[in-house]
This record gives sequence, C-alpha cells and structure tokens, in this order.
Amino acid sequence: MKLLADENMPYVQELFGDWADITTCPGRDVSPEQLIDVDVLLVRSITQVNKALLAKANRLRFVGTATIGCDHIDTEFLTERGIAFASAPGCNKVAVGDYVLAALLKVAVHKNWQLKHKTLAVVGVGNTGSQVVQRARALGMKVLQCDPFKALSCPQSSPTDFVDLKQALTADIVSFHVPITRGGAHPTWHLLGKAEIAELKSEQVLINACRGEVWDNAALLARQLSNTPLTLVIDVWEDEPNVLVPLVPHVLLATPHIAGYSLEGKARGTFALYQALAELEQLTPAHSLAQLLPAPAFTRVELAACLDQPLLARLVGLVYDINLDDAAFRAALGQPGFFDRLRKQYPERRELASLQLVLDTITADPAQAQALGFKV
Ligand SMILES: NC(=O)c1ccc[n+]([C@@H]2O[C@H](COP(=O)([O-])OP(=O)(O)OC[C@H]3O[C@@H](n4cnc5c(N)ncnc54)[C@H](O)[C@@H]3O)[C@@H](O)[C@H]2O)c1
Ligand SMILES: O=C(O)[C@H](O)[C@H](O)COP(=O)(O)O
Repeated sequence: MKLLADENMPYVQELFGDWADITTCPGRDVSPEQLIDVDVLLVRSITQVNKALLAKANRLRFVGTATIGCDHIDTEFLTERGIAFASAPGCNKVAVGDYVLAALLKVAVHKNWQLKHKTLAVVGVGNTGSQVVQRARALGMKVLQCDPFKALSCPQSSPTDFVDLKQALTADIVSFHVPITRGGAHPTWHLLGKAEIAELKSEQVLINACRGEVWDNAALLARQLSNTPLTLVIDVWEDEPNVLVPLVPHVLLATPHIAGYSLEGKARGTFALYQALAELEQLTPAHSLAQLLPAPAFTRVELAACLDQPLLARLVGLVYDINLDDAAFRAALGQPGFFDRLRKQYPERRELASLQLVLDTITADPAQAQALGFKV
C-alpha cells in the first residue's frame, strides 16, 4: 500500500514500514496531486483534509490524524466518500498537563504567589483539562471546573464542582482546554471575547493551550495596551502559523503550539494510527510503544526533602524547562516561517513521568508526587 505522512510525525517508518511504501512531506504542502494512488494519509493538525485536498485521491481508504484536535478534518466528507478515519484522543494530554504545571510554577515566581492559596479554573474538562485539574489539586489549589457538557452528564457530582464561564473567569488563574467549535449549544470560537476580557481584573492570569481562535487576540492586545494588563500564557494563536506580533511582548510565556509536544505524546499519536490501520486492514501489529522510546536523560532522583513549591519548580525544570521554549519563540519571532520551523526542530522533550522520584515518605507524599505527573 502507498502511504503519505506529515514529515513531523515520529516513528512512521518504524511502525508502518513493513506494511507500506512511505512518502513524507511538510504537512502544509500536501497537495491533491500527491494523493493520486495513495491508500493511507497520515497528518497532524496543520493539514486541512477536505473535499479540495481529496479531489484526486482515487484510492484513499484511510485518513489518520496523530492529534487530539480534529478541527482540520472534514469528517462528514470522509464518511460520504467511505474513507475510514482515526484520530488520537488523549495522546498528548500528559504533555499538556506538564506544560500547564510548568507554566503555573513560572507564574508563581513572577507574581510571588503560593499556588496553594490560589484558585484555578479549568475551562473544558476533557482529556487535557482533567490532567490540569489533577495537577492543580496536587498543588493544593482550589479548582473550579467549567464544562457545560460534562456538568450535564455528571448529575451525581456536588453542585459546587462545576461553574459557568462567568464564574470561572473570576478565578486567579483560568486555563482553557476546549476544542474549537463554531456551532452547537456552547461554541468556543472567541469564548474569551471582548466582553469577557473587559470583565477581568488585572491580577488575573490566563492560559491558552487549546486552540488560538478560542481567544480574541486583537481584543486581548487592546487590553494589554491599557493601564490594566493581564498576565498571559499563550501556546496557541489565532491564525497560526501567523502570530499577532505586537501581543508577544505583553505575554509572560509565549510558545509555538508545543504544549502537547512531548516525545511520548507524539509517539502515542502515531501509535494510535498504527493500531487503527491494523484493525481496519486486519493486520497484526508487531511493535509496541515502549520499544520505540529512547531512555530519558534523567531517570531517577532521590529526595529527602519536602516537595515544596521551589523544589517542585526545580524538578519540573529538570525535565521540562518552559523558559527555553519561550526564549526560542522570542528570539525567532518575526523571522519568515519561524513558527513552523520551531515546531519542526523542537528538541526532544520527555514527560515528567519519565522521572522517578524516590521519596522519604515522612517528608513527602508519593500520591501527591504522582498526581503532579512524576513516576514514584
Ligand atoms: N496546544 C497543544 O499542543 C494541544 C494539545 C492537545 C490538544 N489541544 C487542543 O485542546 C483541545 C482539548 O483537548 P482534550 O483532549 O481535552 O479534548 P476533549 O475532547 O477530551 O475535552 C474537551 C472538553 O471541552 C468541553 N467543552 C466543549 N465546549 C465547551 C465550552 N463551550 N465550555 C467549556 N467546556 C467545553 C467538552 O465537553 C470536553 O469535555 C483539543 O480539541 C485540541 O484542539 C492542544
Ligand atoms: O490537537 C492536538 O493534538 C495538538 O494541538 C497537537 O499537538 C498539535 O500539533 P501538530 O499536529 O500541529 O504537530
């Protein structure tokens, strides 16, 4: 079979090499002509898979996206054409949890905050949002959950578990984890719009690690240029790979849509498609995910101290230093193609779970360390 894959997808050769002739190319450059005679198309979030792209795809029978978000795929059209489809729900949720934890610890230093005295609202409590809820609770924070769909399906939970967006937006820190939707009962396009931004207090912190269009970036810039700017952490931007350049100096942490870019997260994405294709074609998968991943740089730390905020920040920084991503973003900002280049050349990043903490159980709580994302 002939397979075309985004060149930024790791382990395609290792996993699909026995089954297919593989061609790779930049995700933004996939053209209708390249899809002639292709049986399998594997993409990430930057390839728009729609009627126009598939106009000449005479043999295509499987499309897979190695991502959580599926907003770049016209799934109705795939169904109409009888083309099987798979995505990778949850593949990089742990990486997003790591990213937000790293960001929270930087915010705490910047604002001189003890996080355990602060409230975090999570907007969208699915795979990635739940990771953030878990970590924030492990930090001792008060957590508000905002998810009208989840609230409906959890009638047994205490009424204080879920709040509406208006209440969520009163928290010290608000982290967004919704898909981008333009219709339905609770659309998320510009969920944080001009009116919501106007209500926020200047002490508040906002984090966006879901999709850029969930926030009105122009309205945010206007707010940042006022006398009462907010503290912002932005991983995803409206109209990527373009970035509203004047906004960047007014953002505490700015990164190029890499919250989910752990090696494990990307590998899980490719692996999910490997399993889906195996099922569709009734092939026997011969590889395991664990075999593919190299050993991490740091595997084990013994601790005799209490896992307080400064120590936690050092441990997280050992595995994932978010400042490096922010510095690389600012250094490259404005260069042609900088956004895609940073993503393509992204250094190997491991998840916190790759580091085992050996704790003195008198001074530290293993359950807390595990909930923060470490192996214990
Ligand atoms: N920055 C990154 O690298 C990165 C990585 C992974 C995912 N993402 C993005 O994050 C999104 C969320 O990922 P996920 O795995 O948590 O998805 P998910 O589908 O597991 O969870 C999304 C949650 O949002 C809720 N939701 C939908 N509309 C809402 C609204 N108006 N208000 C509040 N909640 C709402 C849903 O009920 C659901 O529980 C993805 O769709 C993707 O676009 C970004
Ligand atoms: O939806 C997702 O899974 C993420 O946004 C994903 O990490 C985006 O990375 P990309 O597919 O653009 O490489």
